[in-house]
Amino acid sequence: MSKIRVSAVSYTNTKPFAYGLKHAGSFLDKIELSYDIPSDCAAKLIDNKVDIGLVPVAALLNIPDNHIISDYCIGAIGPVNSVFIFSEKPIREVSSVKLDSQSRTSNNLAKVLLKFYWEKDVHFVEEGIADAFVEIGDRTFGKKDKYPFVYDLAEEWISFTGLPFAFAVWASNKPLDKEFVEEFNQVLKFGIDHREDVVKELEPRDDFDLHDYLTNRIDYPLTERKREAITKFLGLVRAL
Ligand SMILES: C=C(O[C@@H]1C=C(C(=O)O)C=C[C@H]1O)C(=O)O
Repeated sequence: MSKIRVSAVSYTNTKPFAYGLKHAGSFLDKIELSYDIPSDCAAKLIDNKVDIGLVPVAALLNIPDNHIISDYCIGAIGPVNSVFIFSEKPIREVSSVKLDSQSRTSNNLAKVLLKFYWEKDVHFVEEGIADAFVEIGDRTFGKKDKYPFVYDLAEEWISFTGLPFAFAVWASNKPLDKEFVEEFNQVLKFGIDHREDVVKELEPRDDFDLHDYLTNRIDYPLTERKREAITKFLGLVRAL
């Protein structure tokens, strides 16, 4: 049987899943695993270079035969602490925003919030200077106090909609064997259940609380409310 190709995210938020995969024993013989930045994970799943990805939800719009295969995700039920707009000005005065080339979901989340929540028409740039910028993942750790205006995009989404949020979900681009999917979920669950051990393996930082991040800020269960949020979010992305 050929191996199932899996792309996971190379950020700290994925360490619990990586821990489960590291301890998965003979299940590892069934998969070929890579760790990628979210935009590459999306591209690989869209281009059928992998079969499963921890894929930014915004990329589901580009995967016609997508199947969410896990009850775990990269989500939030309050401030997530690693997805921000950092700004020199209050958001009401911002006229240009630089996007994060590693992101697919959060760039779209910034666009959705600016248009439908803050009701602002701004200019988005990929490169160069702007009044504010989107940044995600580990590169944001310790930066919260370094800018005059800081917007946590999970927190803003929750204020806007009253819903939690899911940034990335485990999805396949084709139907997969049911037994394999069940085993995969058990592996992910093992990692989520061992987050205390995961934190112990990480290099501590004095500018960022990794324990709080992996136990309180990133919220892993893909609940009904988060599924509702995905549907609402994708509808708003389509309406942009
Ligand atoms: C919470 C986060 O969620 C991430 C945000 C993503 C995106 O914006 O496309 C994709 C995957 C997740 O890792 C984060 O990276 O900080």
